[in-house]
Amino acid sequence: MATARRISEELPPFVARVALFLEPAAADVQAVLDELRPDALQFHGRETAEFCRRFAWPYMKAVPMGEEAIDLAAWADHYHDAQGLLLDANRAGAAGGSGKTFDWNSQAQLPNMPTIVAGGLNPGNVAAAIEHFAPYAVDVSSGVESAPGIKDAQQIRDFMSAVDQARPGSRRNGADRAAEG
Ligand SMILES: O=C(O)c1ccccc1NCC(=O)[C@H](O)[C@H](O)COP(=O)(O)O
Repeated sequence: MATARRISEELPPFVARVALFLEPAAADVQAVLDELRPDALQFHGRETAEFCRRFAWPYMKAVPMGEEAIDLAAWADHYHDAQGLLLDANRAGAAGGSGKTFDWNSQAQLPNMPTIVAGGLNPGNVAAAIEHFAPYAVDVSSGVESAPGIKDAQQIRDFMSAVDQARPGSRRNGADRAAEG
């Protein structure tokens, strides 16, 4: 908590602070809210919608795309009061930050709520992800690190440059293949 508080205090204005949890006890979430007042909560495990909303605080729900046959519309319905869904490559209840991608072709369409694509993104593939999904946002962790847990400024710049150059949705539904003839 002390490290999180220090980082939080050093952030410049307008940088959103997200507190990420993997199947926490409610008391631990409340302690973080009381101590840090993050901009949003992110629940990464098998937390129920009732659990996520009991704090009356903005939250995102991660969807474990490492599972078979995920029905994103049902997830959006179930977590309808979430700020958004975050699609990640983990299996249910497992940690993220794995650097693995999920099968992008397993979903024809994103649900009708802000959707963040994560899982194995890096400067070399983030444009393709944006062009495939046209997501609300992308999330990256290990793909911009020089060593586990150490973010690399140049890789972050390269990632952002690839994001800037991407054409959202231009590869959706095989549009890339059609364009290539
Ligand atoms: O990043 C972690 O260490 C982590 C641990 C436990 C639960 C979730 C975790 N990360 C969630 C994230 O939002 C990551 O940014 C996401 O999994 C993408 O990671 P990566 O595939 O390394 O880009």
